[in-house]
Amino acid sequence: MTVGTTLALGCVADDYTGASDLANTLTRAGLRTVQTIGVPADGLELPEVDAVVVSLKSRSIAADAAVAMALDAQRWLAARGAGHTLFKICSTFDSTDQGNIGPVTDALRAACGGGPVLVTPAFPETGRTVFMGHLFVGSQPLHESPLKDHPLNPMRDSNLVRVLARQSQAGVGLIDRMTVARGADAVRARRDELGATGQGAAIIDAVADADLAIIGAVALDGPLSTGASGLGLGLARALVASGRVRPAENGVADVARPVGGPAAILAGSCSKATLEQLAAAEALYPVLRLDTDALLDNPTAEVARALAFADARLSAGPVVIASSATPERVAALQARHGREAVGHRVEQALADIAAGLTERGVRRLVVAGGETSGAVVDRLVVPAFLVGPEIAPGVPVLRAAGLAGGDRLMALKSGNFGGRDFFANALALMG
Ligand SMILES: Nc1ncnc2c1ncn2[C@@H]1O[C@H](COP(=O)(O)OP(=O)(O)O)[C@@H](O)[C@H]1O
Ligand SMILES: O=C(O)[C@@H](O)C(=O)COP(=O)(O)O
Repeated sequence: MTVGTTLALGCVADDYTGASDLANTLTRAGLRTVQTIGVPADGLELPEVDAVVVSLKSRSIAADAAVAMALDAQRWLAARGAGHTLFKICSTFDSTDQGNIGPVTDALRAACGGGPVLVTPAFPETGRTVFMGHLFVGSQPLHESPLKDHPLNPMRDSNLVRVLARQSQAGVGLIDRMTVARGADAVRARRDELGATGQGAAIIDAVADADLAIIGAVALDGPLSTGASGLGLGLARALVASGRVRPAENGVADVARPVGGPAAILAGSCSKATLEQLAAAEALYPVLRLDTDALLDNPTAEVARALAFADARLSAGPVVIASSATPERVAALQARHGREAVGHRVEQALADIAAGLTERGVRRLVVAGGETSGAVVDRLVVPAFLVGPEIAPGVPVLRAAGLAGGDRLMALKSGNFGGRDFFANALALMG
């Protein structure tokens, strides 16, 4: 592969939509960036880049497995000279008390060295802000937002110092907004104070991109930070400001050059935003709502029904296939079959449908949902993505190049991202 130059930034993302969100942010900030699926195999051809985002599907798995995957990715990045590693987590801090943000941060700190790790999921462009350690989604505290009903990671505590402490071996402190407002040296002083009292991580407040630029500059003092795309923006700005990266023309338009073939949209996200986007799509495209009870009883038959639906319509235009359901229906299904079993089986069915669609010539595919995107991209065996134009904050067009059968354009939408017209906007940019 051609990652011959020293990487300025190495990123380990805990899901694939999150990775594309981060790759989008870094690209827009002037870093030449590529998103790989898993740790790249030796010999994978990649362009010259400043940053690599290694996508893992580790957000909702056991901590020890997530730690092993993250360490593996970090070793690969460090071997390419990455001076700093960003562990990319969700801007809504998706994780239960058994979650792995704490264990992975602890393990990466042990591997990389350094003092307390700065941790912030703030991403102001999408309404995620952190104040006094509490995460807000728009104007709602996390625990009152739709994230309280997430199918896999219901978020019921907005205080991230508490949430991270419950998952961590080392203590967790707070660097508040008043400190950030006083600038980089004040943040450094507070970080060192926390280090002196043995804290391993610090949740750091941020309510605007200017805060993240300060945080990015301080984070670069050390080898590791943990956060969402907002922190990626801060790190990218600091790398450019310090002259370590010369901002590149991003060339995103060329990445989205047409690939032809039919188009499809698959949704496994049950988030409020995705449910609204699906309602808007009903007016534009044929939409099949999967019968999840039938799917759990006989997945093969439900997948065949979905592919027959597509067969009858694909030549006329894009089709939409969705398992998405309201929190009440999700809760009822989980009560009958168990949370993990439902999530896994629905994801696998959507991956089967994606494979069937690809066999039918689909070359443009939009997927809604992080876990869902992980299952689909794994099934399609995509090794890496180049980053194209932004469809909505946090969601770029992606090009999977060098695949047998030709290039493919995809968009991996975080369940919570995008406005009502997201699907139409995505297809408009995908030729
Ligand atoms: N009707 C449904 N009932 C229960 N769970 C569902 C249903 N449809 C999808 N799921 C599961 O919900 C989870 C949604 O997670 P994900 O794809 O990450 O979306 P998001 O990006 O909104 O977090 C997946 O595990 C998916 O398989
Ligand atoms: O930071 C974010 O919100 C996204 O980049 C992200 O990780 C979204 O995850 P999913 O909602 O599970 O797609």
